[in-house]
Amino acid sequence: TACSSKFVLSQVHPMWQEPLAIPGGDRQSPIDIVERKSVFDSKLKPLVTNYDPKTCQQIWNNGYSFLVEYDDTTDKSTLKGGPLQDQFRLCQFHFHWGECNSWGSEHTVDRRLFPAELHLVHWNADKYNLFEEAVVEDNGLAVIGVFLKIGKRHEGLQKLVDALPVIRHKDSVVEFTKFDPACLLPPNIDDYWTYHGSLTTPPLTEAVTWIVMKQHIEVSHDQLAVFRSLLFTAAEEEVQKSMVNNFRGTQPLRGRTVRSSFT
Ligand SMILES: NS(=O)(=O)c1nnc(N(Cc2cn(-c3ccccc3)nn2)Cc2cn([C@@H]3O[C@H](CO)[C@@H](O)[C@H](O)[C@H]3O)nn2)s1
Ligand SMILES: [Zn+2]
Repeated sequence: TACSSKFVLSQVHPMWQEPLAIPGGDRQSPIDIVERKSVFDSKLKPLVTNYDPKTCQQIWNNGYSFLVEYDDTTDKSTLKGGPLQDQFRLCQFHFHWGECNSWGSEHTVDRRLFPAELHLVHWNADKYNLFEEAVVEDNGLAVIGVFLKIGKRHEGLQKLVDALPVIRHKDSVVEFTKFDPACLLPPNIDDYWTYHGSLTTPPLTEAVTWIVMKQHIEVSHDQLAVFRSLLFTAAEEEVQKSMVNNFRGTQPLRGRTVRSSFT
């Protein structure tokens, strides 16, 4: 299978067939994080997350990934500190994964690939009133990236895994409440890399302060296998396509510096 041989990029979902011409795109994401080239910045503060599980609303299959969406109309689930000057609101989290455990993450660390990557998406509510406004501004978005590794079962993730069969097809949605996204963060969120980049799916806008956790979380092989049971395609399409390899390849650094909060 493709898992054993070198992955042929042509199998990548049309969505990610590069090159997507981004005019003057010199801060695209994801990137390869070269540990020894990252620069320790002692001015980086600890990250402060304050998530209210009651703001969790629904989980849906948008045809690229599955999104768990939060009510971002008030300052109930917020992120501040770290490299951020302002307070950001959580709007959704989602994942990227491979067709097997050999690849699937978007960011890489010294070219190392992980089987999957979690993204918690926030927008700058101190400066803007809506996600749509923030998504086109330099300091509009902040995304926390967490690598997943195969290991012991993640108890907190299981509630989410159990909801996936209900949203197998593109555009399916189901109510999903009282989920605390903090349970998906690693124990130590003080150690991270940060750099200025972009969304990794269209519109690929260069509005993101990326905060990539050094520590990964563990999920079981079976839990990740359920992610792969999702479909890119809607129910009525005759050819069903498994939702796998929904990650973008790493992009040129273009002279950017990756800072680290740890030595
Ligand atoms: N791989 S990653 O880098 O992290 C991400 N890649 N894409 C992401 N999102 C999708 C998206 C939508 N838009 C957009 C831009 C202009 C106008 C309208 C939408 N940009 N990126 C993030 C995302 C946002 N949303 C929802 O967008 C709605 C507006 O369409 C908003 O009302 C909801 O509050 C919010 O939850 N969903 N996903 S993140
Ligand atoms: Zn993402």
